[in-house]
Amino acid sequence: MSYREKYQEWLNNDYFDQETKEELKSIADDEAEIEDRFYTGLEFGTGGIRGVIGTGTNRINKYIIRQATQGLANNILQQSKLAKEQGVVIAHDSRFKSREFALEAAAVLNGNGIKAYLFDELRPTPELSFAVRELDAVAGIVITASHNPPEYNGYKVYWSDGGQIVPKRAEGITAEIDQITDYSVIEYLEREVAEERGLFEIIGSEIDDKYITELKSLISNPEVIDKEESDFKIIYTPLHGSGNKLVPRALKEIGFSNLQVVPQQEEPDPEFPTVDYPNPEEESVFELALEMAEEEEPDLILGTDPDADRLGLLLRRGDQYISLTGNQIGVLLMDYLLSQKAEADELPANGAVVKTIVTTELARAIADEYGVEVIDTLTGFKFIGEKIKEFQQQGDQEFLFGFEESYGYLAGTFVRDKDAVMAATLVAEMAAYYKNKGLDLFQQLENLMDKYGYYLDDLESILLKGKEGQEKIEKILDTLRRESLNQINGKRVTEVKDYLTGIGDLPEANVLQFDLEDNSRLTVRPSGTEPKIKFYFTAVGENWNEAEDKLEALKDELLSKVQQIIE
Ligand SMILES: O=P(O)(O)OC[C@H]1O[C@H](O)[C@H](O)[C@@H](O)[C@@H]1O
Repeated sequence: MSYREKYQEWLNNDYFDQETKEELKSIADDEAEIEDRFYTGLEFGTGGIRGVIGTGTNRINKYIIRQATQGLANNILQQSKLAKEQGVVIAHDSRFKSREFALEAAAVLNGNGIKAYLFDELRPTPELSFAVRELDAVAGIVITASHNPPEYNGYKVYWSDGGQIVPKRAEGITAEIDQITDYSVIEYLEREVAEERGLFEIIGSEIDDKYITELKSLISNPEVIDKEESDFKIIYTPLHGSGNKLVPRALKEIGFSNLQVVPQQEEPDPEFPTVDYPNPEEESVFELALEMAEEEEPDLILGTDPDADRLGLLLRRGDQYISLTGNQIGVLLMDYLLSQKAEADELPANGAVVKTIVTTELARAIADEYGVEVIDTLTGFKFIGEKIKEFQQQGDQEFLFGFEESYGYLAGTFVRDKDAVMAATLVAEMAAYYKNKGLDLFQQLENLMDKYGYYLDDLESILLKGKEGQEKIEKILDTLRRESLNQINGKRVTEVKDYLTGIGDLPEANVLQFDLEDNSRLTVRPSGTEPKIKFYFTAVGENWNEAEDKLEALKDELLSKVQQIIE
């Protein structure tokens, strides 16, 4: 069907409600808008399905949620006989229509005879991952668009192991979704009837309690927290999202009583009115926290994104607050956890850390020292979650820690996705531990770099929207593939990895990576969550300044080449 035909179908079919039709009529004279809304459908990307809320097949709305859930239900029912009783857990964040879409998903599952567990109100995404395993459910759904702007929403799917679905399963579900061209075949059961039949259950504090109990078991140094307790000050911002449900509670219960939440950002608000982008990767989201900090002088400022799977932070150095990158937070946490295990003589001989191919190699240098293997996956925390499952199935390795440069971290195995509630508590513990030794986190980072090398990493992205943007992204990658760089910044390229050819055990991916003779690295890939091409840089030097100079030179050389390609 052409986009025009689809538009007409939505206008004329009785299945679609009046509000939907009114919205469609209002764009009747805007051909480009009609095309954009109907020329394609939404697909599973790096982090599930994401789109702008609105009417159309290329938008997020209740019909697309129903269609996706019917596809998921079909797939689930083919996979397992027990699926109906096991059920599916549903969570959502603070976005526009999140609760409505969560209820729509439940109604479709119930219509298919599948039990739905729905959280009583918004919850962090990692708690959903935990709940799927805790309730022995067959799958999970989170209605969220993570850190995207307010006009977005989305649909993340989890499988029974608690991990986000990987491409192979996403393909199976997509095939089912694509077969639903007639929306009236979608099963649907009203909530009241579903409740009577025991198919719909609200869950909440009992899952929170169990999650918090597990979280506490990860704390290695409760006595240090007790000692630092009232001296160690934290300001936290949930950025109007779901983090506030668990982060303050978790921090308080492990002993950080001197905690304040930024009042203007404490309540859920789908507009995210105090920030441009609710993404803790952006230092600007901490402006209000910094205003509070002038008076309060906290040791740490912590921030989580709307679905509380990403954590960003600022730390106090004298009267300044500085940020750390996702890579830096990740290596600090990894080193802390490994060193504590080593000290307690609890480091397993088969321990493994899992990171992605665009995450800092400093992790490998450190983990080597502990005799811990570092395994690389493609970008996306779902691949890190998948490794945990593999380790357990094969019984050959023990998962110790996983992280990505994009501010995602995970310890333990009771959650199978990045967890900012967990990261907030572990970072606070780690910072209190080093404070007790007279160090701040930046000094500890320098200690690590002194020992293992000054690895500085950076990321640059170019926003290239729409079909034309997509073509430019392909052109950049094609040119870099064809011209195969031999030398960058005066250093010889020792290896070019084209992940399209399948590198090691990794599935094929549109990623190009150049390793240089001085251990510097460049990686280029299209984002799977935004219309962007991403360039990742690593420079390694004898000291900070040397590494920084190299990093700047690498960036200048590659980015000017890229500009030439797209001009
Ligand atoms: O680089 P992208 O494909 O846009 O992905 C960036 C990040 O997006 C989401 O947050 C995913 O959960 C992460 O696993 C991923 O690293």
